[in-house]
Amino acid sequence: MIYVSTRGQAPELSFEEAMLTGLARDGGLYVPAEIPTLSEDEIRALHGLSYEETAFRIMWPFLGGTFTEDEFRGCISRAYEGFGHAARAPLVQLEPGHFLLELFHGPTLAFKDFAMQLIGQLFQTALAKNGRRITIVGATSGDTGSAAIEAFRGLDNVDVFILYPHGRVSEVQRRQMTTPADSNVHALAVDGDFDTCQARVKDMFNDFEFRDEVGLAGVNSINWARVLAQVVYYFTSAVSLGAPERCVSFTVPTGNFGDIFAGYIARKMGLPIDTLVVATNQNDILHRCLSTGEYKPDGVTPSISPSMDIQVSSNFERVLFDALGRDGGAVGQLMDELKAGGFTVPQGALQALQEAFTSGRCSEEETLATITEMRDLTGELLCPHSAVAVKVAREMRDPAIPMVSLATAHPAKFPDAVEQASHIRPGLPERMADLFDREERFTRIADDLGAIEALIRERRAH
Ligand SMILES: Cc1ncc(COP(=O)(O)O)c(C=O)c1O
Ligand SMILES: N[C@@H](CCOP(=O)(O)O)C(=O)O
Repeated sequence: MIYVSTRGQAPELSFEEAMLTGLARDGGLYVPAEIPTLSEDEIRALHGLSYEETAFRIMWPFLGGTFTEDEFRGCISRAYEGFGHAARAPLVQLEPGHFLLELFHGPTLAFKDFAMQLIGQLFQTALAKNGRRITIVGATSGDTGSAAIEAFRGLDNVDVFILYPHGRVSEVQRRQMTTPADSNVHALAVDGDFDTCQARVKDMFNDFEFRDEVGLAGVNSINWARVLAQVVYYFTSAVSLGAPERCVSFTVPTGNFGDIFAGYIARKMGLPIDTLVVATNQNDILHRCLSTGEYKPDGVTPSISPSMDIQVSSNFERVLFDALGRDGGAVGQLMDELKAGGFTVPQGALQALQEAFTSGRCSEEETLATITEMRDLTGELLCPHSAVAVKVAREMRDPAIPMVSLATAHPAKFPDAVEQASHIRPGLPERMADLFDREERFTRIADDLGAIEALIRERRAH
């Protein structure tokens, strides 16, 4: 199994190299040269298996011998043992034919734990073998950062630097990032929005001298291993709803396009997914692009679903690569146009995207109204991101096909919006009950690449 860059100019890599490398050296993102498929019998055989065993069967063909079977099974088992639900990703019925996939039972209460806990284990296993020391940098709108810190804190051979937009994450998210006392954890509050943070992370990868000096690695969904781990819950949920005999649709609250891209991969692997619905909040560039072909970021507007406050959506590049016939040169050209203000998806590629995805948008008022309505109808308290998915799913779904809406975070991460809508203030789990008493530690920093690199150089030296 080899991995190629979406811009076609970087060396082809193994799974291990792609995982430890993050962004390709031509600025692109790594994707498998080919997608392995499962036969109907292989999908049928997933019925009744544990989450861990399903995870092994789905991901193993992508690893190309990087780990032994025992090593990989050990990583999977340790990754999910701390989850607060035996099913790991339980499905609950919201209304006839409409299901909620609860992805918030991991240690930091967001879907990011599914991938981050696993790649924490995979990184440790790989680094123990090759004796390397790495510097992880990540950009976050709140959830990736806390999940990465939880997965990598306290490790000897890893420093973790997380860039988050100052004042634009929820208080729970911020405290999850700023209260761990481990000396290898560094939370940086950047003056800007998530797109600013992500741009600086990519700049660091494109500064080869810095990248090689500090041994840069990335844990955003630019890292293929992140996407791969998220493919698993599409299989577990679809199989429990009757796949491969029955088609299933999914609605995914979308920002950086990583989670819905994992669904797209599941479909390419043979899972019978009818419709993949991209659900956006008021930062609806993906919905507009899928409708019109125009991709022109016009600034992020802060919302009550802050983790989706994104306009430059990393993984869209991966799907464009497929839609453009895997032509790295064409992808590179669109990405150059994006730097200059935006691009128009060529007609044939737009048609391919529209065949693969549908999309919808949810306003702030609709998000609050959906939280209220679902609390009244079902008793389920939705986080604002999950509410975006549920609202769009209800509009778009075909009653003849089961629809799964992804619940990507626990409502207690966003208590203000949830309380405003439901008059219930969701509480944190017992193990996090002292989060508001813990001391915070973070560095406020300007949006200045040189200053950020200098800080990373200095901190990791200690
Ligand atoms: C709670 C939550 N929901 C949805 C999303 C959007 O997911 P993606 O960026 O993979 O599209 C994010 C952030 O990524 C998130 O943290
Ligand atoms: N919503 C994310 C943004 C980063 O996304 P990623 O999946 O690329 O890491 C967050 O919570 O940080």
